[in-house]
Amino acid sequence: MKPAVTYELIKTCKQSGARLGKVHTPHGTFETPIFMPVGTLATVKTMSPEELKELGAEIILSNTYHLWLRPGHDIVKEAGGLHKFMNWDRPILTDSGGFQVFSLSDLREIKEEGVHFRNHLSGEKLFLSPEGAMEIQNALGSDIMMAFDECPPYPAEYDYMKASVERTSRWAERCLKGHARPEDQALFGIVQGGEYEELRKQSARDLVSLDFPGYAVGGLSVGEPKDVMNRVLDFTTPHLPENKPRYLMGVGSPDSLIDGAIRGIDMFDCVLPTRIARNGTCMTSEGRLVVRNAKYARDFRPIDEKCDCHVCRTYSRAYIRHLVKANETFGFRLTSYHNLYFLVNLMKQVRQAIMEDRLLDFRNEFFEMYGFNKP
Ligand SMILES: Nc1cc(CSc2ncc[nH]2)c2nc(N)[nH]c(=O)c2c1
Ligand SMILES: [Zn+2]
Repeated sequence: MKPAVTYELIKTCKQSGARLGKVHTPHGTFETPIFMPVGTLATVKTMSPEELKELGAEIILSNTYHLWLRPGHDIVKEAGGLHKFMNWDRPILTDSGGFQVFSLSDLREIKEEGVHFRNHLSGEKLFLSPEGAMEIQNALGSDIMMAFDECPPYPAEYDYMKASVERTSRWAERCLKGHARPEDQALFGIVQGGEYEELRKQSARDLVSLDFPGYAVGGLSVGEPKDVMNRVLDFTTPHLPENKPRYLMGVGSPDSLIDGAIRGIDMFDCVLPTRIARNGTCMTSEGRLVVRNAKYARDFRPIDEKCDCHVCRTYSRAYIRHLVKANETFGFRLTSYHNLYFLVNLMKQVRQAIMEDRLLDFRNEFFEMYGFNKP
């Protein structure tokens, strides 16, 4: 049977370990490396699907945990699935809920059968298992499902991490068994193991032996320093198959996207662009710009003079500052649109640099402009 999602390796950058690829899914094909906007509650906050397409979004993320609690995966299923429910006809990836349980809920108890926790909205006691996570993602109808994993806190003791990796591998096997429609949906395994090279290799070996159509590197962007993340990627990605997509979960800032691509990562997601937009912070080619700052009151230039997005071609810093200060929703729509475009466009430049075998040069130019090299 033809897998629902396949990866086409176009070329590898001669200057770095970066790859140019294409991921073919039932809802369309996207080029990699790619940034995926996050739409946790079946919306990329403040953006319409038409605007997402206009700014260049190809694939978006949503969340098993959140949609299970609200509105309920049964309602989404009745609507004909998440694509129909939210009017998004391009690829959708859903996270499995494990991470959200650990990050949102207190009173959680991890057992072999699954995780017991409290609903972070109502306080009621709930239970989520690998089988449950698969049932929910099956109902949502996402093109890419994530295995139910444990993302341990950073840092974590070696013994705890080893036991957790082994349980996550057993859970991954249970997810595969509970995979109802592999011809329509792809299930990606999630490599864990913290900062321990032996455990990362063990986790990768366990999951590669189960032959998933794609692999995520989990357990990062959980508070570790960036050099730790880069070191973990250096000794993890080589153990993942070259002919499958690699997804670094929860990442991230512009520098992390570039450094991840250099280390062979193909897919990224992060709530950062829309989250900082909602407090009036914008990503620009010369670093972050906090538009509510008084110095922009009479600044009639665009957010980013090097950006060609609709917002930067149409509105001024003064106008957006005014809206943000007045807490006008339109102001946050403008900052969100620009920030999403910034990251989607950054990955377009990364793909171009890989095509021209000059991604390390691009990294140095971008870091200099953005101010990442400043001590
Ligand atoms: N940093 C980080 C972020 C996420 C959420 S990714 C996401 N879900 C929805 C939006 N974005 C993770 N998810 C899982 N399942 N496992 C992880 O280890 C992990 C690590
Ligand atoms: Zn812009």
